[in-house]
Amino acid sequence: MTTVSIGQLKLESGQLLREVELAYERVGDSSAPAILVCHALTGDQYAVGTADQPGWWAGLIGPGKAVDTGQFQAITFNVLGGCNGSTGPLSINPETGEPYRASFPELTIRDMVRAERKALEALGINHLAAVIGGSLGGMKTLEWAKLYPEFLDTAIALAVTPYYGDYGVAFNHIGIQAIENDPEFQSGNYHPETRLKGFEIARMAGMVTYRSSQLFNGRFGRSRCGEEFEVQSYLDYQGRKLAGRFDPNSYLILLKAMNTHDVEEAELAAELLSISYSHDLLYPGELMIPWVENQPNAKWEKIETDFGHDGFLVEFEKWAHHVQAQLQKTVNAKSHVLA
Ligand SMILES: CC(=O)SCCNC(=O)CCNC(=O)[C@H](O)C(C)(C)COP(=O)(O)OP(=O)(O)OC[C@H]1O[C@@H](n2cnc3c(N)ncnc32)[C@H](O)[C@@H]1OP(=O)(O)O
Ligand SMILES: N[C@@H](CCO)C(=O)O
Repeated sequence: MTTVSIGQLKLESGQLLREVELAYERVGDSSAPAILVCHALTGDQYAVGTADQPGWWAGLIGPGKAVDTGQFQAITFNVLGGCNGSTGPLSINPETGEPYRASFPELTIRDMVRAERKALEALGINHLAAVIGGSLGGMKTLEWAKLYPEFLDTAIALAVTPYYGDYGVAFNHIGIQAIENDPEFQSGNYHPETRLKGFEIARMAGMVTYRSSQLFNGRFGRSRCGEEFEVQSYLDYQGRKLAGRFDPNSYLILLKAMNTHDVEEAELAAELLSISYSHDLLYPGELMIPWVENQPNAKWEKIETDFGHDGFLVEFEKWAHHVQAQLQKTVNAKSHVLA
């Protein structure tokens, strides 16, 4: 695992986080223009991955792909507060010598972005051709464009809205309650080997919002395996799978950060491409359109998909060309200025 140290970080809450590290993946020529890639809630830094283990955006990023690593370098951090190598609840608190666990401070999306800016500078990257991300990664992308317009040429924000709507907050509430009321949760000091049923249930509730009724009805068609419906077995599986790969304290930190995301009042100086996906229950296009219309340099596209919110993780043939065109537009504008 590759990590970069950024020293201490003062959080929006006023708390100081010491000895902060971010884990990252860096792909492409390190002298090429840099694109920062931001992962979603349960994602990680392996956007591209390897031939044996392709990352979650291997279909989008690579040689000759929409984010062409022959032209750009792509860097992805595991989010601050995450559980894949970046400082988060599983990390050792330098003040106690013990893992933070439930004592890890609450974060905001802005804290995550400020950590990444410091990390980029520690890596010698002082400008970005683009920031791109979906969902929680889209929230970070918008926050990047708001905080540091001079640091980036364009922002590409997918499956996101300027603030997290009440429907999203509502489902986060269900997830948080399911985890915190699991008797084994122990106020966040659960045994490290314990798989919390409440966490599995939180993921099931989440999965229902990441897809659509069209997708579930079309895929499962009321078919059964024994006594139960296939869709029940599918959700049980998805719950177990996440509980096996993700830390519940980290999940809580990230859900709470999503709830407070809000850039509605911001006017973005940076160029913005925003893409919404049909049937996205959490980040509906209707919340994005009026905001984008009031931004001076923003463009909005809508993609039809039965995947709903998770549309930004699949069916690249439907939307990657918009990303590619936005990057090319930025490159052309820049070479025009330099000429
Ligand atoms: C940006 C980010 O960081 S994403 C965050 C986390 N990243 C990831 O999860 C990787 C990204 N991948 C995904 O999100 C999804 O896999 C997608 C969107 C790419 C593809 O979605 P889908 O094709 O619907 O696959 P989905 O993951 O929902 O389900 C397939 C799994 O369910 C299992 N499954 C399917 N039907 C059933 C059933 N009836 N009973 C039990 N299990 C079932 C499959 O065996 C498969 O298992 P596997 O994941 O171990 O191979
Ligand atoms: N599939 C995504 C959904 C949230 O954007 C995840 O698990 O992170």
